[in-house]
Amino acid sequence: MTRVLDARDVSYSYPDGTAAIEAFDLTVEAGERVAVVGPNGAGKSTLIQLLGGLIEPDGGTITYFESGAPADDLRDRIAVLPQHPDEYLFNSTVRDDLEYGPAQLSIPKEQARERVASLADRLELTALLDQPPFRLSGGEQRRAALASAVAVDPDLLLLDEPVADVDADHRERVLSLLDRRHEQGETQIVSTPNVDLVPQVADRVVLVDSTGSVVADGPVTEVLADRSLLETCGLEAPTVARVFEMAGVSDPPLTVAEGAARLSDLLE
Ligand SMILES: Nc1ncnc2c1ncn2[C@@H]1O[C@H](COP(=O)(O)OP(=O)(O)OP(=O)(O)O)[C@@H](O)[C@H]1O
Repeated sequence: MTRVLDARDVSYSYPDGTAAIEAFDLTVEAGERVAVVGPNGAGKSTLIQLLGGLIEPDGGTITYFESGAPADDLRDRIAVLPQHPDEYLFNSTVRDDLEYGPAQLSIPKEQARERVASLADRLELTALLDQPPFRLSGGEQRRAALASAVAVDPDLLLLDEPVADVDADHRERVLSLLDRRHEQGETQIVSTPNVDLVPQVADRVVLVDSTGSVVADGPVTEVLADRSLLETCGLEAPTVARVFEMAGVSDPPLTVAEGAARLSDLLE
């Protein structure tokens, strides 16, 4: 199996001296879906930018695809949805932004157009393609930035809070796109403070505390079931788990779908 990402002893401080990431290690194999979960200010966004090669670490190494190539030489294989997507939508129309990545990689225009049309359809952006990106709402910008990131058809996709400010209908569209891409072999790393989202986007969780230290790294079902560990990081168990716990269930479900299945068993 290919090791898609190997980050060793990575550190990063902002120019004002804030030490955002210290001695961070993470290894991700091909096809994994990893959620980096932790409270506000833990360093998740900084980490996504570092792992996606948008900023350079002060110390440590990040190796992609077991090669010595830096992220900037792998823009056909690595894509990032950053926390503030508006900073990365800079063309005069949404269509130009979505076609920008494929054009940089010399993907034939016709192929790029088809890809963009299909993504726009899946994320319900078609009616917005001729708009300037700055006119889009926050949720629309996030969907446009996601479409722009995946338009290059990367092998490794890093996503910073992919459904923040996205409404319920469009959240389903985003999650279904991510599921499909994962089924096709894409490796995904998602950062979020939202524990409820984790089972929907990941199989493995890296839990970080407020200082950015990794306090757990394991299967979603194990890490999210450890309530005291979550509390150490200022996080609660998933909402559905708390509801079942309040009702006296000792091994509560972690997702709404599991909760619904348990309830229908109970009601039979
Ligand atoms: N441009 C910056 N200059 C200085 N410090 C910064 C800058 N951006 C972030 N920080 C600091 O770095 C630390 C990590 O911030 P980061 O945004 O990575 O956290 P986060 O886990 O993504 O938080 P959130 O869940 O609120 O998005 C915080 O202490 C933050 O205040």
